[in-house]
Amino acid sequence: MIGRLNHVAIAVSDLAAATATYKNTLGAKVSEPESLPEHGVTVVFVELPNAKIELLQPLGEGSPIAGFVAKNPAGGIHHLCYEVDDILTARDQLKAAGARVLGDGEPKIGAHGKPVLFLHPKDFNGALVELEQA
Ligand SMILES: CC[C@H](C(=O)O)C(=O)SCCNC(=O)CCNC(=O)[C@H](O)C(C)(C)COP(=O)(O)OP(=O)(O)OC[C@H]1O[C@@H](n2cnc3c(N)ncnc32)[C@H](O)[C@@H]1OP(=O)(O)O
Ligand SMILES: [Co+2]
Repeated sequence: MIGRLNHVAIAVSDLAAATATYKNTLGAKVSEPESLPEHGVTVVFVELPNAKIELLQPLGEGSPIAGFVAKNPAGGIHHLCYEVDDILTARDQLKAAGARVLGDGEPKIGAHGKPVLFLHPKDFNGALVELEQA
């Protein structure tokens, strides 16, 4: 079911500072910030040869990552995003296996313009899993 690792996400309280760390200290290419109000976050992507790092900070009231950032003010690894061929087939298989799909269970369009879903961290060894349709 899951294919390529699309990105590893790090949630931060100061996106500009985290961007500078990846650009200046680590010498990486980082995209411009993109606000995603429907997801309650602002994100940038660090381009690596074999995957991406998503840096994200809370946006607006009720951001789903506000609690995580409050608990981890210095930042922390927030989620792993795997690619799937067909997100609805994957969702239905996962639900049948007893996994909890977060939100209303319907895919939303993510930062890459592709449908995404999230799976509860407690069902996947403590890691929040994002699925993105390849
Ligand atoms: C889609 C756009 C973009 C993209 O890539 O294209 C993104 O990735 S946007 C990413 C932001 N959106 C989301 O994360 C949506 C899914 N997330 C959620 O719905 C929440 O973050 C949720 C439900 C995972 C956690 O919400 P919250 O922290 O408010 O709930 P709790 O405090 O009740 O936490 C429950 C339980 O889970 C543990 N937890 C929370 N976040 C994480 C995490 N990132 N990784 C691992 N574990 C996590 C938390 O500590 C609680 O555990 P407990 O043992 O009960 O303390
Ligand atoms: Co993501």
